[in-house]
Amino acid sequence: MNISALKARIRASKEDLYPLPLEQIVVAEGALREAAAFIAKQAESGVVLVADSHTYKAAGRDLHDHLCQKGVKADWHLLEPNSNGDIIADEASLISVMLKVEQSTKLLVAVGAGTIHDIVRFVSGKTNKPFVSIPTAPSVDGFTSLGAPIVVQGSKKTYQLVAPIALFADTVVLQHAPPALIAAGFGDMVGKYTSLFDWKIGSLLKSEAYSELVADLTEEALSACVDKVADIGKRTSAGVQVLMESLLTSGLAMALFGYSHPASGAEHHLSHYWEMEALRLGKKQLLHGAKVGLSTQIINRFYKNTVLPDVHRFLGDEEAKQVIALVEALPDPDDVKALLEQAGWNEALVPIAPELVEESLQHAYLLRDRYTLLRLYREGTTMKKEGDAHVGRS
Ligand SMILES: NC(=O)C1=CN([C@@H]2O[C@H](COP(=O)(O)OP(=O)(O)OC[C@H]3O[C@@H](n4cnc5c(N)ncnc54)[C@H](OP(=O)(O)O)[C@@H]3O)[C@@H](O)[C@H]2O)C=CC1
Ligand SMILES: O=C(CO)COP(=O)(O)O
Repeated sequence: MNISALKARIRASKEDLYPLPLEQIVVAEGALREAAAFIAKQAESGVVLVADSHTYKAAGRDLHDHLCQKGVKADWHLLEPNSNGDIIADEASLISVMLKVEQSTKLLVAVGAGTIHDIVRFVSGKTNKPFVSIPTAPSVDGFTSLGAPIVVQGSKKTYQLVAPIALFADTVVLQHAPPALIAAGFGDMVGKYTSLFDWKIGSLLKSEAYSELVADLTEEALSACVDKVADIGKRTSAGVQVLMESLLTSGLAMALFGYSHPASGAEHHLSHYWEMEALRLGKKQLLHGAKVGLSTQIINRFYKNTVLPDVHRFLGDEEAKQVIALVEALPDPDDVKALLEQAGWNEALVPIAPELVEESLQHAYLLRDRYTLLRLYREGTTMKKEGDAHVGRS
């Protein structure tokens, strides 16, 4: 990825954004070798590699060999799954990594997908030890972001911490990731249709902070991977490259803005709600991006079919006009589904009960302190109902 070009674009925009956090981003065949060279320059010892049994096999072992060839002394920490076979970014995983970090530790290395990165990001931020990212699947846009969604006492909250200092994604490793993870990455990107929409609504109607450049970067990343959906579905080298770069751009956009508004709207809040319900019931986790693929269709359909006909109940004429134009510009939910299916997604990846969908449409907007059309609709129509009831009583 061309970081200098991005830096030039940020400077030209004259927007007041957070600094670009990464020194180097490499998405290419052979990137693990480049990772070893970068790590060797940072530290000859005191390197802790964090992975699990799958991601160790996918990339960790090769990275370790390259590091040994460079004379770097690296220690492993292999995360243990819970009884459902899931690695969760919760208290137990965080403590297990914390225990591995010594005063002499100079660098952490996250070798894995989204969850391992969030665990390492949290520990890195809290211990002030930098980390390097080695993604093993193009499954989420969180690799380059500052936010670590962490499960604390069963509730998932995002802490703004640190981004990696550099990222090395080997396209051969990415191509061999399980197809469901690649489809999930596409699902996380497709979610940007509605996250960008909700962010715009929040900024227009509730003066939420907004950045044209960050929105443009996210939108361009979405378009790039929609254009390459056929390649992504076939898991060609070019396909995984575009998908990974789109996910990284979306993560960088979040980091530049300082919060996840560009990448996480009502579709993410539904997905977080479903995830917390699975944690509460002790069920196996579904892939984040696979859930976002489904929730994007659901929220888009909800906005078009339920909110739009009701928009004058909770908005004035001028605001309603703006919302109608933006909702009408959202893609057809059936077209979104067709795109997802081309990328390898299918509904069987996300068995969410209709009752849970309904419950999340009622309550998920409460999960983040941020305006979305779902929140405006719920607050506006609830207050109206209470107001009507009050008038009726008096
Ligand atoms: N920070 C941020 O801004 C963001 C964070 N996220 C977070 O990311 C998390 C989800 O991450 P996601 O990537 O979907 O899933 P996970 O990181 O949970 O990984 C899912 C599965 O993929 C396996 N895996 C990963 N790479 C390979 C590979 N190359 N070969 C074989 N198996 C592999 C993992 O193995 P194993 O089980 O052994 O680990 C795991 O079973 C969520 O918690 C979500 O909240 C999402 C978006 C943004
Ligand atoms: O998942 C994310 C972006 O894809 C981040 O979402 P949150 O900030 O809502 O946790």
